[in-house]
Amino acid sequence: MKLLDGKKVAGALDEKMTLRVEDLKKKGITPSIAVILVGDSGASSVYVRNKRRRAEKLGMDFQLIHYKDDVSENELLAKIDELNNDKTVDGFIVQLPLPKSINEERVIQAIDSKKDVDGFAPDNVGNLWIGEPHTKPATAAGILMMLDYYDVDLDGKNVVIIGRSNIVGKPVAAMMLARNATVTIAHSHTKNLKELAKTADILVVAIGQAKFVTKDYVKDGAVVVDVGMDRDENDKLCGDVDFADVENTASMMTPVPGGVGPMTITALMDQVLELAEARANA
Ligand SMILES: Nc1nc(=O)c2c([nH]1)NC[C@@H]1CN(c3ccc(C(=O)N[C@@H](CCC(=O)O)C(=O)O)cc3)C=[N+]21
Repeated sequence: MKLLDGKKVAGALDEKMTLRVEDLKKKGITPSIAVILVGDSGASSVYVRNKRRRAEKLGMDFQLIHYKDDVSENELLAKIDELNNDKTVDGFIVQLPLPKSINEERVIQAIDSKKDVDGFAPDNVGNLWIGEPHTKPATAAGILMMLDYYDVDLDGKNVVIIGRSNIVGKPVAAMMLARNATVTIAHSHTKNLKELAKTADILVVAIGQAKFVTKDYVKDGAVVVDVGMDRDENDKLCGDVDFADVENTASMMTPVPGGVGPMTITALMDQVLELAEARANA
């Protein structure tokens, strides 16, 4: 089995992105991202810290706007309006999940789609599906960058995605479909999931259940992409795939940590750079 080493690929792609940042700075533009974080959930704080670290490593501006979890929806909407109109910010994201008291959809829809570096705004989602220009959801884009890096061809391949979320399952499906894969989205109501998963040349797992996928879900020689960020029985970080059980069946697979997570951040920074480059050329 060959490891799809997200940490290594992210490092390699960082070198190219650093050059893009330097080019922009010569033109007087510093690529800039802002992150709105509500509350102090441990996981979100780690992800946001990783994003900051990577942005600063690349020489980009990173601004964290951190609210307590009792922030009002109106306060968030006012901040979003401010960022929408701030010409020095290329893009921003609202870290999900938000507290239950806040209407997540309303907040996401307030983000100017031109600054929506998560690709979650409705027109970006629609444009993704019809093949028009759009910003790209980072996890899905990061998975494709990694498969491209390892020369995993998607054309004509059977892809099964377990998980139908707006932030992972659906955008992965759209992007792989656009690359001529035959895509099936499976979920909690899917019948005969093991048999279906076993038809996959490429299996993408994004369900949020620790070590759910064992070798009886995996065809011999399949490529397995694990999007999970879970905790095992010893509270250790692990994925949705039982790595030790699957590693002798898959031909390639991502570890957790060090797989899709770092690539998600790479794709986010790449998206910010694209917007900054558009600003430079405007
Ligand atoms: N608006 C929004 N956009 C997101 O892109 C978004 C979000 N909300 N909410 C949560 C998910 C999750 N996500 C991750 C980012 C980095 C790692 C990451 O750096 N993972 C490291 C390890 C992290 C650790 O040590 O816990 C790794 O896999 O090696 C993971 C997950 C972005 N998300």
